[in-house]
Amino acid sequence: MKKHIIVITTGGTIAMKKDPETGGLVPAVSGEDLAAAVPGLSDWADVSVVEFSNVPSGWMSAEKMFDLSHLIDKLSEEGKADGFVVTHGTDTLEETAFFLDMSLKTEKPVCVTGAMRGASELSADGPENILSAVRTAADDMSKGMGVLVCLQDRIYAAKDVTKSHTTNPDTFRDLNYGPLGAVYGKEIIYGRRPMPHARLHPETIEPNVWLISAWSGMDGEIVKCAGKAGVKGVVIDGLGCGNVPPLCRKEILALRKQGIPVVLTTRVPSGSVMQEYSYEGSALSMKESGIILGGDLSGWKARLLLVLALGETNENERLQEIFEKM
Ligand SMILES: NC(=O)C[C@H](N)C(=O)O
Repeated sequence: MKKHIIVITTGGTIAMKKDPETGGLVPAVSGEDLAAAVPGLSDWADVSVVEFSNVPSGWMSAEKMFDLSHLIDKLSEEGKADGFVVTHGTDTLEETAFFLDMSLKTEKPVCVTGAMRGASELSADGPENILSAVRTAADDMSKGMGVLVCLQDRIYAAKDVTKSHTTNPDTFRDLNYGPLGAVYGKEIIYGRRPMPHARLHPETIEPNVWLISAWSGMDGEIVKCAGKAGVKGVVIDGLGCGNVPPLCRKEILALRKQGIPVVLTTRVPSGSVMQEYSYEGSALSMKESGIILGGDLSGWKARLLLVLALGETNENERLQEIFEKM
């Protein structure tokens, strides 16, 4: 029997067309029209569409992701679908996919997709990506795989996928572990399962979390600003395997002393924070002073995890445990 898949549209280039006046892409395609433009979609699944928003993905926020997560769980509980596809702008697609992966209760397949070319452009990649995402969400093998991301016929784990090129349609990559699987001819083929990780279902979230990238010779001014601005958490995107320069180290530790949770990630696009060194400002030395290590999460994903986790607790040891389960 054909599966029922709900396509939830949020916006992004996939739903954009060229504005004849400016020559630039702008939101222009409704959710219904997006699905209607995919040839043969109904051969694979019964599809219905829910338009959540129609915005560039930089206009998404943790609050909107929280709403989207609740919407998917509500539709799932009502038994309205066997699986879900979310269409999204690619700039922050991996953030929303990760947030959903962390927060959803449903075990039904959820597959996020987007496009790098607008709906009016030559070789628009949106229709093919929607078709592949619907096929992925409708496949029994996708159950229990967590939130998936499917573009260019490759299927990725939301936690690990990242955008790697500003304009090329073949932009999504898992730089650490490779794809989970592929849409291959008439089949959906998985080569491995995603690694299990913590899920969080807080009643509320704390979006007032900053992400600060480190640079060589960085001083502590911007970190001080975060403290003065009343942030509830900070992620420092450190150097190499999670090291920070000496002047900002002092201010990071001062933030921690004020009771503000600080997570240390790496600005390097692959690999993980590692306790390789013990000099001042190294990941090992920071951990000894109560700084939470972000593992293999990118800074922006670690930020979202902290946004969610702070909805549950701001107790440093509990936050540390949550990050260790990733
Ligand atoms: N390809 C895209 O969707 C990029 C667009 N700027 C967005 O993220 O909304």
